Amino acid sequence: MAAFPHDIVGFDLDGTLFDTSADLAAALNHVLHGLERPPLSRAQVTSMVGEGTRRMLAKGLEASGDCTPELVDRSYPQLMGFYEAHLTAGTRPYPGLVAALDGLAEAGATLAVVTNKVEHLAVRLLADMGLADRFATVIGGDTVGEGKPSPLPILEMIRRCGGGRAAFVGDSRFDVEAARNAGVPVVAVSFGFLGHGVHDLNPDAVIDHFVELVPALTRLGQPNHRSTA
Ligand SMILES: O=C(O)COP(=O)(O)O
Ligand SMILES: [Mg+2]
Repeated sequence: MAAFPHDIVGFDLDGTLFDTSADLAAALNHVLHGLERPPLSRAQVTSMVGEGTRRMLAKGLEASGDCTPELVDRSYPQLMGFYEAHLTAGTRPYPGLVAALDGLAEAGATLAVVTNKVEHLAVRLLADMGLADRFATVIGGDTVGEGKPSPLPILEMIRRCGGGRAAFVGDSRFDVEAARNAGVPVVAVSFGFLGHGVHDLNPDAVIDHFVELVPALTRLGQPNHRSTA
């Protein structure tokens, strides 16, 4: 069997490793309730995730009424307080995640997380889900001063993992653009927050279930690989 073609595989967190939508929606709706505004649906909230929790809050405030920088500043600690207190109450790994991580470890890949969530919450979330020891490093939206789609978080991941050939796995435009900007191949998951809309982002491959991840990454390393997007 040919050697696995990637030394490092990086993962986005929200909408890729885990369905965090219930807890993010509960935190955002907690803020809206305090402002006597109606709650947003889970689908509305997931469309607002990907550029960090603060940006999700601003989009939620815009969608439900007025939104000023002062209101975002004032609401952010309330949102984070609630979110930290219920971080993984309704959070679930996507089906097949653990087996896919096992398969990648067996193939010799070093695994990492690159999320736009703040680093300390991403670290705690992974620990709460019992998966912290699977990842060599966790880069948050606040780790290197710029979040995805900047290439810097993915380049920092590669550096921290000792260098080598890397691939990235994500569910949003910010993931595909960050990987492109960093010059690494990208697999998009259609079970995340963008759903089948990820095909329009032209990633190098799309998977509908984690069972497809190791085969998709293996194909990406073949010299005559053609984009399936
Ligand atoms: O927007 C966020 O809070 C983070 O989202 P990500 O894990 O998909 O980067
Ligand atoms: Mg995501």
